[in-house]
Amino acid sequence: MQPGRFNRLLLGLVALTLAALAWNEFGMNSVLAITAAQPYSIWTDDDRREAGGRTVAHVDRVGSTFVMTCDAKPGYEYPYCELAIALRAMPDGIDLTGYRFLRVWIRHEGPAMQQSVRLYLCNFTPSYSKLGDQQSLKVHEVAFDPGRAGEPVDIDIAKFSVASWWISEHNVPMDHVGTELDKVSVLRVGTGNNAPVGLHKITVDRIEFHGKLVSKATFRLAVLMAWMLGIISFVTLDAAATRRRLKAAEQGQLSLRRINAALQLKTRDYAEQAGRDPLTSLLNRRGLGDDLLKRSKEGEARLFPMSLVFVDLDHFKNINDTHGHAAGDAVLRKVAQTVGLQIQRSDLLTRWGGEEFLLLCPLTRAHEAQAIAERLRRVIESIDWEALALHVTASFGVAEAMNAADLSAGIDRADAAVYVAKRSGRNRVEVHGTKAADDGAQASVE
Ligand SMILES: Nc1nc2c(ncn2[C@@H]2O[C@H](COP(=O)(O)OP(=O)(O)OP(=O)(O)O)[C@@H](O)[C@H]2O)c(=O)[nH]1
Repeated sequence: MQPGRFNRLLLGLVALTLAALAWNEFGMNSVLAITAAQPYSIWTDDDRREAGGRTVAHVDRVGSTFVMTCDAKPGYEYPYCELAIALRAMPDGIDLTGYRFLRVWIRHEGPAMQQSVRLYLCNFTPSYSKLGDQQSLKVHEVAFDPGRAGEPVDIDIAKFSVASWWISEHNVPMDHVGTELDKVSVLRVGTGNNAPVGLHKITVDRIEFHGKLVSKATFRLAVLMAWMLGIISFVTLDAAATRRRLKAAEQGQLSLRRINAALQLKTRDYAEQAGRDPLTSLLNRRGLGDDLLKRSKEGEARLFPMSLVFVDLDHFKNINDTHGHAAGDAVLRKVAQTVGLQIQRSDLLTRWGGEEFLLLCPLTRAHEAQAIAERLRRVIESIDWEALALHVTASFGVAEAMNAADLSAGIDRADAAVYVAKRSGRNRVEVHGTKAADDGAQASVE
């Protein structure tokens, strides 16, 4: 990824993260409100049944308010009244662990100046609780002063602790005395113990549990996980993209190398083609020049003295005229192939032009070349032309060049010798420097 785009993406993600954290801090609130307008089932408890006292509690729904009257009477040592609200049936209850505090609108009017209120959260705890038995629920309590004006009071949920009387009644071991608020079935509002004798009235307008839809810790963990996941995905995707780019580059280089190789091959082909005769595949004059140049780099001593042998087919025009141009071509190919098979690897056979071939024999003296030419003459003469029913012969002119500077003149001398051979009746070998050849050459000049 380009650095500019990466930076913009990173900045965007940081901004998004900050916005999400702020939303979690200041918003994302979850509120559970409890009022008498809701169809919770309710009842009251007082000291008559459990403690044999004479206190009488009674509750009414007045609009969205619970109104509990409590006639606290002497009898039981600690007279009390309680309003019980069934939040959800046992054993599920309501999970209150995500809530941080309660906001309550409760008033307590009674015989004393300051009337405290107790709140109880009763949790279904499988080790102690039995289905249907209210008394077996684990009781968490908090006491607070609601004030007189009926303003809301906030109570931190951490202030709730397991009631000491519940711990002693159930003989609870130390590791079970901690709060458990994951299955709260019943919420109670009471006078607390030791309510002064007289008429009490507890009005519950509203109770709210406040928390976060997602707790801060969970949310931060989720943000952290999202970042880690993002980083891992980014690194993985980036590595894959880099691998893809590398592969593409490698493939590009490979095809470039292939194209280059093919082009070089072609260049070589063209160069070779330019130096070869397409009909016989022998070197042409240009090819001969290149080849000699290459060989001369190893030193003239590896080439000279060199014999030059002209091979000129006899009456070739007649073959063309009688049998057609294609037959003429076939004859040229066959002669080239036959002579090619007869000579040494170090010899150079070229198509000089038309029906004329020039054979160069390095490190060969004229008398040796004469013998070679004679052999070639006989071979050509005895080629079996099968269906063509031809009798093809060639005339040979041999000359010797002593060094590179003499090469061109040597070729001329061989040419002159072949001319002599033609004049002397064809199908024969003439060597420049012999009397016949020299006389013939003289005559051709005249
Ligand atoms: N089929 C064919 N004919 C060619 C080719 N190159 C040259 N020729 C023919 O070769 C013939 C050469 O004729 P001439 O120069 O009169 O020589 P010749 O008929 O062999 O007579 P001598 O050399 O005097 O024996 C010409 O008719 C050319 O057209 C070729 O590549 N293919």
